[in-house]
Amino acid sequence: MTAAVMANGNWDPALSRLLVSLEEARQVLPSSEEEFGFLSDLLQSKELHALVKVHNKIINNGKDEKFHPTLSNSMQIALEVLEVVAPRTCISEDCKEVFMLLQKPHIQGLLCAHDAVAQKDYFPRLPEIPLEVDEDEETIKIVQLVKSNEPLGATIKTDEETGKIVIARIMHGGAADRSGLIHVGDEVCEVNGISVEGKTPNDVLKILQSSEGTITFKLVPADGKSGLRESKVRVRAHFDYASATDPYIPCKEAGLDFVKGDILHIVSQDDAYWWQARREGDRNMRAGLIPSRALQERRIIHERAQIDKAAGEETENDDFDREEIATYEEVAKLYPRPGLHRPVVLIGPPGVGRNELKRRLIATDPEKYKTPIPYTSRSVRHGEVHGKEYFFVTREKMEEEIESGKFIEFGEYKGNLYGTSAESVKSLVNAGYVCILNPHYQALKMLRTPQLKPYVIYIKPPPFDVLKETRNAAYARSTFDENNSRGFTDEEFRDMLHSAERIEFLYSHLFDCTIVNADLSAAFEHLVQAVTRVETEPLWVPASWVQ
Ligand SMILES: Nc1ncnc2c1ncn2[C@@H]1O[C@H](COP(=O)(O)OP(=O)(O)OP(=O)(O)O)[C@@H](O)[C@H]1O
Repeated sequence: MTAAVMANGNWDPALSRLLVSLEEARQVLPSSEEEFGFLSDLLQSKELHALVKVHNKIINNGKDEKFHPTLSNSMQIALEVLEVVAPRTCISEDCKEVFMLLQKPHIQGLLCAHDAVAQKDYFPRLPEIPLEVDEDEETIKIVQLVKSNEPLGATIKTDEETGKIVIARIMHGGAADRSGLIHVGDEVCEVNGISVEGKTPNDVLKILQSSEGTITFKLVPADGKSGLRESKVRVRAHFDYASATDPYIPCKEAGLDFVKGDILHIVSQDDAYWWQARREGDRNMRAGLIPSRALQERRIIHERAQIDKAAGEETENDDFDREEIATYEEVAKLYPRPGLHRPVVLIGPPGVGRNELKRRLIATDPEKYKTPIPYTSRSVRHGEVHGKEYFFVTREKMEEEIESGKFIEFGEYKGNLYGTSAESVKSLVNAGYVCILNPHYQALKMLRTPQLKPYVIYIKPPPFDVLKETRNAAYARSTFDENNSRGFTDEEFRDMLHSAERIEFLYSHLFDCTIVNADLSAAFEHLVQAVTRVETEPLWVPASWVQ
């Protein structure tokens, strides 16, 4: 019988080995024939074999990476692909086929369903099944998670009222979340058989850190389980964040670091102080903790109060802009489309080279790139022509027109007014030109409207030595000199760098791109690339621009 079983190649090898061991042990063990017979029959029973097979399948599949979604935005990617291939359908059969395929409702339905599962976006939410338990008897659940290199994705705290250890947070997409077995508010009774009663969260953390392999939790389930549904909000971060140096984060390991300009997918805003987020495009499914908008605003206000206290009353006249507290800005993708001509705005300190770069760009295609002629109250310089470089008007006239709202941007520099009329920008945009603007930096906030949707490029000066060397080598003309007849002085280079610092301090959160103007041809190449990007790629813009 045993031999027959073993000869059957389908039989589970572990069961076969057990059977052989049983036969070998028959002589030496003091058990009755009846007991041996029972075990032998059991090991050869079809039922046990089927059970072992199912078990092995589950274990193997559980290990399989393919059961964890690597993406949760496949539908969005499909839409992006559609945008890219749409203009190419007439030139390539392959593009046409992809275009037709991705537009089919059943393919889109499949991608949506995939994303809903990956984001755990399940509807309808069914009410909890009522548990028929004895009122006095506490329900306990035992949860086993396998410890790997990946963190568990849950944080714990001491409940203020009961003093018990409870699950404080479940990180979206983390191991605990994917298990679906642990919920916020669950009370932790034991970890690996060790009672946590009277222990601090730190003690429990130590138990967890010293455990290997499977970790077993004994939990009292929370009453109302908070359903985890991902929000779709994307924000651009306007500050750098490093969790390692944040003394207030409830769990450093759970923090998500980012730098200014990163796009973050906010998956949960359930907690007033700590949001959960992923970096856009990051393949890591587990979300991390970041300070909420409210928390970050408080920190900035506190920081500013400290700085102001230290600096006394000394402030610069454009400091009013600091009133705006830049934390996170909600963004969405703006797709390039025919008829959408985003103006390109070059911002930078006076003299850095914005005019030079603008001139060169327009020269590449004067029928495509245009710049509105600005107005100024300053006097005409040698070689300048009214209506070419500027419309020269008197200060009184300009003030009057500013008052009547004629200017989309205006500012004062060294006692002279400069401005661009709203009409001139709008008419260039409406006529289908790519409008190139290099206004004074104070104009930026007025220009950044949903109607104009400008793309803002910051032209940054290189460090002093490089600035001086490149400008002197090119015999650059000082824009601080009325007649443009001499080079820049060291003082003017320093003014430029000081001004750059101020611009960055006040407005860097509004820049879409930064170009360092050291080597002129390299800077120009970057500018051309940036402008091409605006025309061809979907780019993040304030969400309100994409309604
Ligand atoms: N990378 C560079 N290397 C050398 N010279 C440069 C570079 N960039 C600009 N210049 C030169 O510096 C001078 C000033 O540049 P430009 O007139 O473009 O400044 P701007 O930023 O428009 O100044 P303003 O805002 O005061 O009008 C010009 O002579 C220009 O050719």
